[in-house]
Amino acid sequence: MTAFLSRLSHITFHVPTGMGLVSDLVDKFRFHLFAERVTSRARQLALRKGAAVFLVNESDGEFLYDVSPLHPVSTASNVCFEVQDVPSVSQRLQERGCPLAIPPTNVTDSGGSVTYCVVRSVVGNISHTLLDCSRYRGAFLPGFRATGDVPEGPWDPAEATHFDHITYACSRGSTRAVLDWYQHCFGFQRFIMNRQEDLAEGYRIHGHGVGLRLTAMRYGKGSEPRLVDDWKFVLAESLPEPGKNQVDTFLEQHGGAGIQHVGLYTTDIVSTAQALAQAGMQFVEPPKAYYSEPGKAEEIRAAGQDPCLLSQHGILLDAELVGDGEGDGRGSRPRQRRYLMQIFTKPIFPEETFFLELIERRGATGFGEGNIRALWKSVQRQQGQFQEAGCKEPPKTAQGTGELCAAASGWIWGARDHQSPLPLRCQDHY
Ligand SMILES: O=C(O)C(=O)Cc1ccc(O)cc1
Repeated sequence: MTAFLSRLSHITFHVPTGMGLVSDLVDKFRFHLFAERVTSRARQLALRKGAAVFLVNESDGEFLYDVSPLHPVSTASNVCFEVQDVPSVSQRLQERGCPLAIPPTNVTDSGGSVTYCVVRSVVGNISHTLLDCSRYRGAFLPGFRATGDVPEGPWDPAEATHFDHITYACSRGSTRAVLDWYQHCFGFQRFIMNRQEDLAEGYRIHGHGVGLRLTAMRYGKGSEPRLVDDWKFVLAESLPEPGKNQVDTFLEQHGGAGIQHVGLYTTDIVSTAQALAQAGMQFVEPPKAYYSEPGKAEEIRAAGQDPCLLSQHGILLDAELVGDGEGDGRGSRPRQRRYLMQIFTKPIFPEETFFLELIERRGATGFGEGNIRALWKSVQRQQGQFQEAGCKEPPKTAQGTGELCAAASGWIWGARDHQSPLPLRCQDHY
């Protein structure tokens, strides 16, 4: 199949006016507001950080380049791609049974013209806008006016550079149909995230209260052209297990499937997390027990990182061992450690739905699957220690939500501003 998506253009949010999302993205996540379209019926604001662009649509007005999802809560609901030829792409999509919400449409201003169409996906409220911008030279899209200059590179190492992945919270049993749709309509291919993953079943984390199936897709197969930055879609589906996990919580509070989080790539997660925390971004804090799980500190040190530093910032590390250390006739294949580090923000809306992630990759291509298991184990261990200490209930924060309460309510990780029930100093641990 010929590749026809050229690149990921942007991700669109729909929020009520006065939600504060734009000021949070600017003040706390250091995005730059670079273009806006303001009419009596709509406010659309475009923000950029490196190659990552968010479009924030406020109120349920008349938007350009998207359908209004009329969603009851704030939501990220459109992943917008650049394509080369909108009429032929939209015809091909229709032939494949994909419903068009907006047929090919031209918009023009003094900077040139853009053709776009919008297709509804099979996942919850998610749509895809397909844009041909080859005849446009303005700041963003026709109808928008530039609001300021965005600093050009070289990038500050404390800045995220681009989208790494987009994770969907999918309803139970829907993964296969979602994969098939994206393959059939757009040519996405399954991306195997690690060696333990089953081709048919995806990567399953199952048992002891965690039930999650993770499956990933990337654009184009084998040697076919990739999208710029080679970002991936991750499908997260909850599996039947007692208790709720983040995906169940998302589906319940969002009112159905949708974009659960977006991973932003950084080359220096410690500096980025520190800069954003200073700017007021709130990150979730892993239970302290995560860093003292048997083998975790060693895993972190073997990767050349400092467990104490990662713990101070709430950064998680997930390592993969590659190679078997055996000779293969042509020389030995040393065991290598590829790893990634990640940190999650608290949900950015009043509901426990959408959040952002920072991710730094050192050779690892997965999505921190090992961390989900490790976090759950550490929550359980900490809960056990807490009960052994003779306490009936986990302590509450000022907001009334304790770390373990948060875990029990389906939000796996505790809040960063929460006092650990087992305060431990770094030197006690490592
Ligand atoms: O770690 C990631 O970035 C993932 O995408 C995996 C994932 C999926 C769902 C969750 O609720 C938490 C983590």
